[in-house]
Amino acid sequence: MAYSPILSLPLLLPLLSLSLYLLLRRNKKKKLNLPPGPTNLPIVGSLHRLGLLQHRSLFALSQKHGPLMHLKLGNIPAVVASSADTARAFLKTHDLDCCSRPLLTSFDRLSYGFKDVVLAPFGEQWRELRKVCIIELFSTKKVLSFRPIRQEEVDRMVGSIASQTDAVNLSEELMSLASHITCRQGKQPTYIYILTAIGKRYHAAGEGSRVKRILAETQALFMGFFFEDYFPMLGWLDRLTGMRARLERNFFELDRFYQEVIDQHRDPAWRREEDRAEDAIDALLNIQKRGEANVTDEHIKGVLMNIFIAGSDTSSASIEWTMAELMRHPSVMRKAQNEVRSVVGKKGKVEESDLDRLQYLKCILKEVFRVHPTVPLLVPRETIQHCRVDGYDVPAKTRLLINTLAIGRDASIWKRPEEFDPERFVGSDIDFKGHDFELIPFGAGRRICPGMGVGILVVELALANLLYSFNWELPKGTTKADIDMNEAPGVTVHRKSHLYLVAK
Ligand code: HEM
Repeated sequence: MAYSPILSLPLLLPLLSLSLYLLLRRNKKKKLNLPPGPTNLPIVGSLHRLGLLQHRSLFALSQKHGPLMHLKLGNIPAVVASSADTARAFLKTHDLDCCSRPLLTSFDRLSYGFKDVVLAPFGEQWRELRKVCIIELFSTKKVLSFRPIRQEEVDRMVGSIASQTDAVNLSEELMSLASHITCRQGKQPTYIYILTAIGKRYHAAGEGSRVKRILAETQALFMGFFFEDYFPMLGWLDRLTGMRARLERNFFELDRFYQEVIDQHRDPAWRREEDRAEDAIDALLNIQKRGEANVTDEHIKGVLMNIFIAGSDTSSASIEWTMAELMRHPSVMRKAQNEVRSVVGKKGKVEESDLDRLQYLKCILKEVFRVHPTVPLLVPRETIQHCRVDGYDVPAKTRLLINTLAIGRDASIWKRPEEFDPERFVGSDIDFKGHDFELIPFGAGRRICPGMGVGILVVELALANLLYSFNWELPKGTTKADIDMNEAPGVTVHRKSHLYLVAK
């Protein structure tokens, strides 16, 4: 057939416009001034540079490439902020452009398609649910109403430690304290220890270990490697690796628990029980009934997941790190014990009303948050809009990691950053409430942790009572040099090994 330019015009036009579009896009891309960073390999980008402890690998990289670093995680562009100034730029100046979350595979499934607060992308649904939670879970009135439960549970932990003559597994004690406080309902000693079968009492050996296994698996899946998150075209490989099946199994195990809890709360007989105080699930069900906000059962399950995952092991990890540091620094331990014992006197226990007077304990806690932030990379964010930081371009849909471990070790802010020294906070105005970007263990901006107030109360009350009630020693035959300070991988960073101490 003879060549006819007219005939091929319909074919040529789209091709020409596509070429023009690609050319323009290339030129536009070329003009982007991305932050410096490591050389990315084809396909994997810089994934091979990240070890199991991502905050550590990224800290090491930032020392070479600077406090604002660009890298590719597989196909996904990412930016890491490792200084107070760059964190401020993202979490304050450009907070509105940067306050979404990436739609990761495990986040999606375990939050019922982002019907939660922690993992949901920025939008009306997140805003509405966060508002409901702030009123129903985190308001001063609600937090105060659970004061007796916090005290009883701390007393129970102190009693359990006092009854042990050998070295105590403090990590286990703290984990169980935090989950009891999170999950206990009403005044009666009935726990849904992380959603154990309804109405049953929690017995450490049986249900507890099953639940622990399920939750450990959930944590592992949050950190797990899904091809879809780094190479969206290769998502089908997650079926071959078995990750999809693992995720589904975990989802169904959790879902069954959540459903049991919700059904129990709907049971009129159970609701009428005399000594039952209204809890978060009652509050959410009431809102659902009144139709005041879009709260479905799936939203309630999403919030339950948030409470169990974000709420309990962050507090226990913070206390564990503090006790380990105090054992390594006996003079700090002595000073803290002198403070708490002189403030509380012979009362027998520390109460929440005493906490405001424990100023040195607060300095210790800030120092622990600086050296051992329990959520060192915060929860990953994703930029919504293009923004410019320090003269560099950060395009929309970039994954954003804020490395609070690196900020805590920044020698331009902190003298002798590697040293554990709570004295640096004596007389200092720096606080962790999201205004001082040198210290942001709870994040900052629109996505700041709404559980900060209650988290701090639990940590301070438990620590103060541990210091008031016992003198602590290391197990026989060990010295402070033997205390293992290695970290276990996870969104929340715990100690790698359990902390065993002798309480006298
Ligand atoms: C010492 C204890 C705690 C620490 C260190 C901690 C830390 C954090 C961090 C770093 C974030 C991410 C902030 C960001 O992305 O900028 C966060 C978010 C969150 N935390 Fe906490 N947290 C603690 C206790 C709690 C408690 C007790 C609860 C609830 C019972 C809770 C519920 C949440 C929720 C719902 C979010 C998501 C906020 C959002 O994305 O809008 N946290 N937390």
